[in-house]
Amino acid sequence: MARSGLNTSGSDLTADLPKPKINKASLQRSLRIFRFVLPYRGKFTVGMGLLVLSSLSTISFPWIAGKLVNVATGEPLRLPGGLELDINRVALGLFLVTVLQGIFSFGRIWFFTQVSEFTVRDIREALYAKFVQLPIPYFEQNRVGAITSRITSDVAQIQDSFSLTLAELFRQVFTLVGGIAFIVAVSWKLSLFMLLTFPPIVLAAGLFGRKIRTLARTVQQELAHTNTIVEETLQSINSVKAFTNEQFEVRRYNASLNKVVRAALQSNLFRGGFVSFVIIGLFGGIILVLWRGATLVHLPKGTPGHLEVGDLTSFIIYTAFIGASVAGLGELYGKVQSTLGASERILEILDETPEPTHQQPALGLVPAQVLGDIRYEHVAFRYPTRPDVAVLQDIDFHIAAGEKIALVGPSGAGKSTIAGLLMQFYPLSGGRILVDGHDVADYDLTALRAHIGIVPQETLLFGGTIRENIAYGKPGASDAEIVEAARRANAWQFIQNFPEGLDTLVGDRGIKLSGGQRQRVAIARAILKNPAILILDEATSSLDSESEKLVQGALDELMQHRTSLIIAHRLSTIRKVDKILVIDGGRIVEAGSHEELSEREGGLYANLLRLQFELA
Ligand SMILES: Nc1ncnc2c1ncn2[C@@H]1O[C@H](COP(=O)(O)OP(=O)(O)OP(=O)(O)O)[C@@H](O)[C@H]1O
Repeated sequence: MARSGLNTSGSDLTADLPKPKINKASLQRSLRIFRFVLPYRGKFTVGMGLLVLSSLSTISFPWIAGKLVNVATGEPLRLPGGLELDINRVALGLFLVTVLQGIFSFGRIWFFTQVSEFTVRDIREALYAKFVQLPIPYFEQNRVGAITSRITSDVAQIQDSFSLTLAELFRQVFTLVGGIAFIVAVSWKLSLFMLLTFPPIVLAAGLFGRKIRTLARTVQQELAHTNTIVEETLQSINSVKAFTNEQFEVRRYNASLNKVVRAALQSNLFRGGFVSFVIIGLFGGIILVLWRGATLVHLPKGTPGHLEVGDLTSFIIYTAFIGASVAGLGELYGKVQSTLGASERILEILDETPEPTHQQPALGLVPAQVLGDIRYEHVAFRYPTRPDVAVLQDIDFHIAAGEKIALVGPSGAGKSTIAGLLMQFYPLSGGRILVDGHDVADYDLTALRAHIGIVPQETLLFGGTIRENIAYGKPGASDAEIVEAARRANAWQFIQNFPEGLDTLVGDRGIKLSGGQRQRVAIARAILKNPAILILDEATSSLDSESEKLVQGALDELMQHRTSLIIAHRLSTIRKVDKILVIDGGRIVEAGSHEELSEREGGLYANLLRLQFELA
């Protein structure tokens, strides 16, 4: 299912994806994502420094607050130099620390968000660059929704980590360790007592909370299931009625609703338990520590273990801090897990082998000029996603430069596949394809594809203007070139009639243009590209005769002086080609000119011709 790509908060977008266990191996794998932070290590270090400072000021707050209470209860505060501080000065100190903390936190957020924004931009850039370079079979094996969620939600998860989770993790650990150090310094006896009672209770509360979340998720899932039933049933209400299954559907819905109620009640049982646990357990823990602390305060001054009121105050605040960080760490564990999962998935894609496009000239043949001599030598092929089906077998033919050849045959015979292999969208299973005498595998893919133009069966345009769509054949083309291409593609007439001319928006995938207009834009695009080799996949959807004439005229213009491979569905359009290959079941079953083939008694071509004639 495609996820919403616009939400970049990343909070629960990846909640339903698998989370890896945190261990050495998963950490090692995932931490490679940090290579994207390296360019911004300066900013990262400053952010880290500010984080340390802000955590230090946080942790010193309870200590100074305790001192303030001590001074108020007659226990003077002397600095190492002998200077004695009064209430006002201590309060001012407390305020100063708070202001500093505010400044440090601001800086920390500013630097960390910069690092996270830049890093995330770089990761998205790298992912996108990788996506467009991955071979076609990758897209047949992975759903587009799943792929796009890598670049949206997984990256958002990482962004969250770099800007928040990482800092939060550090802060919590710092507070936990620092807090414990401080309370031990204040009173080790009370610390021991507190550590034995309070953190276990907080931890139990955390686990309780997690259980509740799991149960709540079950309720959501059950509810989603009931909604699916409603949707399914209403969408195919005709079938429900035709099969007289109304009562069956009602029973199915009821059963599902009852499951929701059962799950919800169980979840709420835990929720209720949680509330009373927090009241009794958590507050009970605090009371225990308070009680123990009060008895220590009550001890006469000078007796071992005696505690000042201010120190008890610091102690209690530290206890709250420690409790909060124990609870926070539990929460963070889940986030770290999600981040590890997200970065593993991202790295997996980055590690995929791309197509060998844009190679160094030394690696792939870069022809300055392609003449367009094509030779298929005993080509065999199976789609990587369906390796058990031999789609093509022993395809062997030659097209001299500038010749036109048509592939005809029944639907599913393998015509488009033969043409597609020239572009090297898939590796061959056997045989080889030569262009100008060189194996296509020896070419730099980009250099080779630059010389091949395709006019597909269904032209999908990009959502921009007509100008942008034509210029796609030659980025940076001048207006004069675009107009000339449009003219030669019989498209200029209709473009001119639009009030906005070339700037007319074509709508999503070109829906604002008619089928024939879309095709002529695609032809103009191919004319602008000016390739030596052309692959024309004839449109199956019928155009009206006027439109067809215009498209055919445009195609004739396009095919001039180019080697053309025409996948023909209507035999009437291919009489002029140099050779016709009849494909059936992945093999060439007949080859020859129109005249030769149409006179062959009992031949497939002659049969197809008769069929089309009868239909017409
Ligand atoms: N991407 C793919 N993955 C797996 N199998 C495929 C893929 N594309 C096509 N096929 C299969 O390969 C065979 C040949 O398909 P191809 O599209 O080449 O036929 P075609 O002759 O062009 O048909 P049509 O005239 O209907 O366009 C078919 O059986 C088809 O199911």
